[in-house]
Amino acid sequence: MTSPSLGSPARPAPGDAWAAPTAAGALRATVDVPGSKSLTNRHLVVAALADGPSTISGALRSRDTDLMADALRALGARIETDGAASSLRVTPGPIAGPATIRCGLAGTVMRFLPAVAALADGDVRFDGDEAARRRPMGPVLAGLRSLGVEVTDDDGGRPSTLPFTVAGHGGVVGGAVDLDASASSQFVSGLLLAAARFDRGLQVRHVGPTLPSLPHIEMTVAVLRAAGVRIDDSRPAIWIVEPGPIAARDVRMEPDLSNAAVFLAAALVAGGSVSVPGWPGETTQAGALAPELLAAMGGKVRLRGDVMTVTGDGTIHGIDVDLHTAGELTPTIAALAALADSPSRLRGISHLRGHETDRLTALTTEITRLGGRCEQTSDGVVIVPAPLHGALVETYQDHRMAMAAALVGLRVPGVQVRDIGTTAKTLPEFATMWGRMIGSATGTDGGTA
Ligand SMILES: O=C(O)C1=C[C@@H](OP(=O)(O)O)[C@@H](O)[C@H](O)C1
Ligand SMILES: C=C(OP(=O)(O)O)C(=O)O
Repeated sequence: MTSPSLGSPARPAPGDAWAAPTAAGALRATVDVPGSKSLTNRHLVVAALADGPSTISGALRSRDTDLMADALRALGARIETDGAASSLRVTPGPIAGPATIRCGLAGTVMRFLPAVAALADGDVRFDGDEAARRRPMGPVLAGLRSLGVEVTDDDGGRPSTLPFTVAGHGGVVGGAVDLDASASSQFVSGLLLAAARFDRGLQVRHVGPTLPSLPHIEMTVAVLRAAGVRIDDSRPAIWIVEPGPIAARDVRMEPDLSNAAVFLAAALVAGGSVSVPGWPGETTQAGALAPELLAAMGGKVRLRGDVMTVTGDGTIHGIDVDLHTAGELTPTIAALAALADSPSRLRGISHLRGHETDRLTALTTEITRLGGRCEQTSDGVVIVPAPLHGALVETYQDHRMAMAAALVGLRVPGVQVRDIGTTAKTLPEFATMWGRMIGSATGTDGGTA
């Protein structure tokens, strides 16, 4: 076992603009995609609350997961690499305060850890990037307050965004919480993940108008159940977690299917085929919807064994789709829509205004900058085909905006991407992997990114 060296979770310096490579021909690539951010960060939290040591294999190593590991260490867990960098050995300890949690721009860290911090025996202060202070937190903090947990801002007020301090008193009684999770499913997941450790468990009821990203809540429930936690989710929008131990287990992560989607989408833009091995037969990842979306936009999709392959001939059709279950896929689908032969309407995604950046505004601004036609609606965007040209695309510290710009650049010469390093949030190797995938274009060397 090696000493804990999880890299610096500090945000990489923006650096120069990155010239997005155009594809020289049809692709023929196999891309090994690292582990899922959402699974890795759930398993890290659950392992830190468990009744013994666990090993997480195939864990994603990225800014968001390193921030999560560092935060759990600050709260008392031991987390070490175990041989491979992607193998993490988690040894729980008593949840300890005082502590400081650096959230970066990670929704999973800022929403999943306040309930864990409430179990600590001291104050736990949370802060993050400037942009993180704009992300909604109110319902999860109000939910904790309704359970008797003290959460205050620097002036002793009631915060609804970062920064804030959770005053841990060594335990939480638990009970029932009503909250509006229409701005983020992570409010629900964040309360459920620690709830088995509350004295009386927890009932969470969503009372808002819409509930985005339900697969992510199902992922939370599945991860907890696999660790022996009893959860009743038989009624819509109500989750009841019984108090009890969380079992330590060794687990293997699936590849991140939302990150895989960008590579698979490249086959539609450049033509040719892109394959992703390790595709799970069953999964709660929202990114699993990507193949059917790519098929609807003109790709041919084949799952052989565990290898997902998407083949394109350069044709991209527009799409009219409600993406509220899989909002993470929006920048990828929007990039394809900007290159399509017919209009697209992406609906059900008003909550994307609270993601890494306001993604509806960011997509509209940047597609327009590239010569495209994109307008916001009340709950999404409409994109109409128009000839695109090169430009310096702003990415707003949003990994998925950077990846979407790279996708456009495959076909449109002269696309420059500001701060490609922002992809480190979930895929530090993105630019290298992308270059290798393109190196695989017919007639050139390469093939496995
Ligand atoms: O719980 C999770 O791991 C996530 C839930 C979703 O958040 P929202 O419900 O805020 O969209 C998703 O977009 C995010 O990337 C990851
Ligand atoms: C919304 C996202 O991230 P976060 O987990 O920070 O909410 C995302 O990765 O698309």
